[in-house]
Amino acid sequence: MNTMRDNGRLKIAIQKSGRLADMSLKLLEKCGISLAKSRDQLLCMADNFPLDVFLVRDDDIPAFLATNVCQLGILGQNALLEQQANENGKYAELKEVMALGYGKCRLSIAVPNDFDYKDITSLSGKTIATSYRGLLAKYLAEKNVSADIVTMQGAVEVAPRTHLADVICDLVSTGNTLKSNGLRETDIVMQSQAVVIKNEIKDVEINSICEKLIARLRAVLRAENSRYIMLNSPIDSLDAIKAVLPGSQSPTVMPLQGRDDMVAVHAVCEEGVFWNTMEALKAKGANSILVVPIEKMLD
Ligand SMILES: Nc1ncnc2c1ncn2[C@@H]1O[C@H](COP(=O)(O)OP(=O)(O)OP(=O)(O)O)[C@@H](O)[C@H]1O
Ligand SMILES: O=P(O)(O)OC[C@H]1O[C@H](OP(=O)(O)OP(=O)(O)O)[C@H](O)[C@@H]1O
Ligand SMILES: [Mg+2]
Repeated sequence: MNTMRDNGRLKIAIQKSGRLADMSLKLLEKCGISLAKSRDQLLCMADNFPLDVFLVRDDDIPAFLATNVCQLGILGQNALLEQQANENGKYAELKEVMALGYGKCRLSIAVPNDFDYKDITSLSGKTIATSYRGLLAKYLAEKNVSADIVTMQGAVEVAPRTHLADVICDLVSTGNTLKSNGLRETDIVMQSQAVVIKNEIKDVEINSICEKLIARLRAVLRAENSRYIMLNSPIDSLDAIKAVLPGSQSPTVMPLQGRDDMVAVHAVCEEGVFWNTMEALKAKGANSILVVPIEKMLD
């Protein structure tokens, strides 16, 4: 019987709604995958690539992979490591394939502004509220600090005000949530961002679809981080100008019609091209500097 499970298509689990949902869907779209989707559904099927997309709660993604319902997933490193810390080896075979550069945040300990904090030992004997019991317990054990952990599903930042806990351990990005709740960050337990995770794929065909998708994901990220730069350079300053081009391997150098003192230089720069880079190029004699985004890139 050709069930959903073995229909010869790769399956990926991504967050249905929340911080990572839109970016994860957009990323698949940038890989050229067109989804006949309805946001209310659990499942979207790509109509131009052998991929099915499961839209689920982020906490459920490791289980979808561990049971081989899906072979790939996108979630925060924090969520993966928390479940790996708690589930006693159950998710050990799930591997991080690549970091995606969005959903950047950190898991931090924060104390009320009037808390007398000197160092981590100030937390001995205190109560800490968190949704990340596994990661926090590991961190405290490494630091030899013994504290009580209260697990909360959300709204962790209100715990000190309601006297449920003395301090908290929660995700921080801008720091606004901490600030508006009278808390200050004292220790970073881990830095996190969205990652692609993969289980051990035994089916050769599914594995080759998976590799194709991963290659597209890498190409999209590479193109996003790269810029195409075009400029005119005095022939005499060519070496100095090449040295300033950020992360470019071998620029193309072309003659400029009617000029024997200047050439056109085109290069793919795999690092940020900032105003100060452009100013440095100009200072070396470059002019007509153009920096353009790259849509797709494949070696
Ligand atoms: N403030 C933030 N800035 C950037 N990334 C964040 C922030 N907060 C959380 N994240 C990242 O986004 C992930 C998902 O966060 P979100 O708040 O949507 O989770 P959730 O409420 O558990 O969602 P779900 O309903 O799927 O269970 C987190 O695990 C973390 O990796
Ligand atoms: O440092 P900040 O930029 O303020 O971000 C931190 C907040 O973001 C996350 O919650 P989110 O807003 O995703 O809502 P949730 O608590 O419902 O998950 C996290 O749990 C913090 O509360
Ligand atoms: Mg969740």
